[in-house]
Amino acid sequence: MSIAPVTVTVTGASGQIAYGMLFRIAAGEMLGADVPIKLRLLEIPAAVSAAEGVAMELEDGAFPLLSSIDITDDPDVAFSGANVGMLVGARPRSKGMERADLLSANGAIFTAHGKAINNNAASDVKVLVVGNPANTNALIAMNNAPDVPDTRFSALTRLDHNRAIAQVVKKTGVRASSVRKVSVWGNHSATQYPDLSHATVAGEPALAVIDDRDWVENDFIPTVQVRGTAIIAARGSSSAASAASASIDHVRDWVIGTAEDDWVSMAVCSDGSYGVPEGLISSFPVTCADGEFAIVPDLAIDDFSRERIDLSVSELEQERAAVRELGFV
Ligand SMILES: NC(=O)C1=CN([C@@H]2O[C@H](COP(=O)(O)OP(=O)(O)OC[C@H]3O[C@@H](n4cnc5c(N)ncnc54)[C@H](O)[C@@H]3O)[C@@H](O)[C@H]2O)C=CC1
Ligand SMILES: O=C([O-])CC(=O)C(=O)O
Repeated sequence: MSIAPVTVTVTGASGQIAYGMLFRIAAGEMLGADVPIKLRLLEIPAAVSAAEGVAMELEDGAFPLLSSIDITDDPDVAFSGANVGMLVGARPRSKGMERADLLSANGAIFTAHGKAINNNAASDVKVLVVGNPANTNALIAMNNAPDVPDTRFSALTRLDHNRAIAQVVKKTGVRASSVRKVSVWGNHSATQYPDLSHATVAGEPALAVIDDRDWVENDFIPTVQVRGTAIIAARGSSSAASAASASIDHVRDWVIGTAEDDWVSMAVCSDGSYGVPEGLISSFPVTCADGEFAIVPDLAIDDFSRERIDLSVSELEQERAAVRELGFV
């Protein structure tokens, strides 16, 4: 029996992250090696021509799973029938731009995209917001899509999760696959809390294996928190390939499921778990099965973790208050 194609909409399709993402999606690395893909590429009018160039390259990949590519500058067309929406396109902060201007520019984009998802996407749509400020942009899209369940919206903190695993790999010398149950809490920003309290290294408690509290508090946590800034400083532009790779990991695990005896980090709508106010898009450790995520329940949170989770969550509350003030949620 032939498998029905899945429609994947990618916004910001001419940008750096999309360039790292689209070829891997077309190759079947996100939804499976037997699932045909219909790609919908959304760009602003000035970048449609560049998206056409990306589409020419995708054609030249001769990917057996790639059944169609549509390019548009109209969100209603882009999200028509979308099963997966990867919202990468966003307005970057330009010189002299105040924080309120950034929230306002992105608020307008994610309001429009939320409405287009609400009115046009498939009934099973899953949305990943990558464009920054990712949590609050996801909050805006979710609030502008009242007919779509809140559980279908998420923001990317898998890059932070993968960065945390990478630091533990460097410290302990194990393979990445031996590091499990890392958690990232809160906002995709420098206040995020990468947490090793429940993590394991080769099946043993990570904190016992590492046995270096000073490293955890004064090296591991700040390194993960500011890794994006360090990459911008070194590369001259923001992480693109690693963000694309993490985005693919995020959607793959959401759709196909997380591994036994492991979890991943996703920023999702809080149900009040762990004292995070309901309705905020905040990062949690989650497991996924049958296309649904579940926040890992009943983890013990010590005072050190509590303080750091609360700090990042209070930043999310401030962002929510700011976009409320601007009328986006
Ligand atoms: N959550 C995360 O872990 C990470 C998020 N990011 C964020 O991802 C976003 C994209 O990054 P890059 O691809 O490197 O940027 P980029 O500037 O190379 O590409 C962004 C693209 O989005 C397009 N765009 C802008 N407004 C749009 C709209 N209304 N509709 C459709 N397309 C639109 C632009 O024309 C541009 O082609 C940025 O906001 C960046 O800060 C980057 C790294 C990690
Ligand atoms: O600020 C940016 O665009 C980069 C970013 O989010 C990251 O690398 O985590």
